[in-house]
Amino acid sequence: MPILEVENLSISFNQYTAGLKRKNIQVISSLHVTLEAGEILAVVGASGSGKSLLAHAILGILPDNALVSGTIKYNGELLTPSTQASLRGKEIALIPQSTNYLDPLMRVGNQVRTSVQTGDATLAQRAVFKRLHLQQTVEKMYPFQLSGGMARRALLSTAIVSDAKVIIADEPTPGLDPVVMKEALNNFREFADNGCAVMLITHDIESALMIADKIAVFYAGTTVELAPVEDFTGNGEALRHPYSKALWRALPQNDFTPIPGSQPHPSDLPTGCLFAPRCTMATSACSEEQPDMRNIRNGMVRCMHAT
Ligand SMILES: Nc1ncnc2c1ncn2[C@@H]1O[C@H](COP(=O)(O)OP(=O)(O)OP(=O)(O)O)[C@@H](O)[C@H]1O
Ligand code: NI
Repeated sequence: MPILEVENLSISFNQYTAGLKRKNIQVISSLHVTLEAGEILAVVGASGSGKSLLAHAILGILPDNALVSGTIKYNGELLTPSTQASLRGKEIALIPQSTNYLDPLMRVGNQVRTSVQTGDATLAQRAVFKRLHLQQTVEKMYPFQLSGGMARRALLSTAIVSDAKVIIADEPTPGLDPVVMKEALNNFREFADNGCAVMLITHDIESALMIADKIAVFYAGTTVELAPVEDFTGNGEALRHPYSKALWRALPQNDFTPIPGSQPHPSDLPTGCLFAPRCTMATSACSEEQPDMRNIRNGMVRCMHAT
C-alpha cells in the first residue's frame, strides 16, 4: 500500500473580476500521484504547472479561496483538515519553496529544535547544522540575518530533524553551493533508504535523476507521466509522453532544443489534451477530451498515442 496516494485531485480558485463578478479558475485537474515508503519521487514540470499547490494540498495549507476535490490518503486513510493539522510537521514535513516560512521572531536554532520529537533537541540541531555546514553561531541568529543559502539550510534542517515519515521538499536546493547541495540530496536518499518517503519537487532534473526512484512529470496542472528513473536515458525513447521526451531532450547535456510554444494559462486551457497545441504527434482526436492516465510499461501516461 502506498504511504501517500493522491487521486483525481482538482483545485480551483474563486477570483473576483470587474464588477464583483466571480470567476472560477481551475489550476489543477485530475491529478494523480502515489508515494511508497522507501522511495524518492521527483516531481518536475514547468513553472506554474501546479507542483507547489500539490504540496500545499497534501499538507492542508491551501488558501481559503481554494476549492478542492478528489482524495488524498495517508497510510490508506482519507486525510481531513483535522488529520492534516495533526500530521503536519510531525509525520508529514514540508520544506517550503519560500524561505519566508521561517518564523521571523524566533532564533533559527530554536526553530529547528522545536521540530525534534524524540531525544536531545540541541544535539540533534547541532548535528544537522554541522552536516549542512552551518556554523554554530547561526543558531543564535534571526532569519533576517541569514543569507538565502543559509535560510534554505535552516528549512532543510527543520525537516531533517523531524522524524517525519513523509518529506515533501518543494524546490529545496536553489542558492546552495554544490557541496551543501550534494549533502542535502544525500540526506534525502538516506531518509528513503531508512523507510521514509520523499517527494522532491524540483526544476533541477539532473539532480533529481541522481537520487530519485520515480519521476512524475507535470504539465498545466496535471500529471502527464509517471516513469521509473531509468527511463530518462538516450534520446528519451523509453519515455511515454511527448512532453516528457521534449523536456528530457531540452536538457543542456542532450540536444538542448527548447520546446516551441508555452504552457497554457489556467484561465485559457485547451479542451482535450492540454499538451496537444504544442505536440508534434497531435491529431484531431487529441483536442476532443483530456485522456485518462493509463498504465504502460511499468509507468503511467496521459496520451492516447503513447505506446
Ligand atoms: N492563491 C492562488 N490564487 C489563484 N491562482 C493561484 C494561487 N496559487 C497558485 N495559483 C496558480 O496555480 C498555478 C500553479 O501554481 P504552483 O505554485 O503550484 O506552480 P509551481 O508548479 O509550483 O510553479 P514554480 O515551479 O514556479 O514554483 C499557477 O498558474 C498559479 O498562478
Ligand atoms: Ni512551486
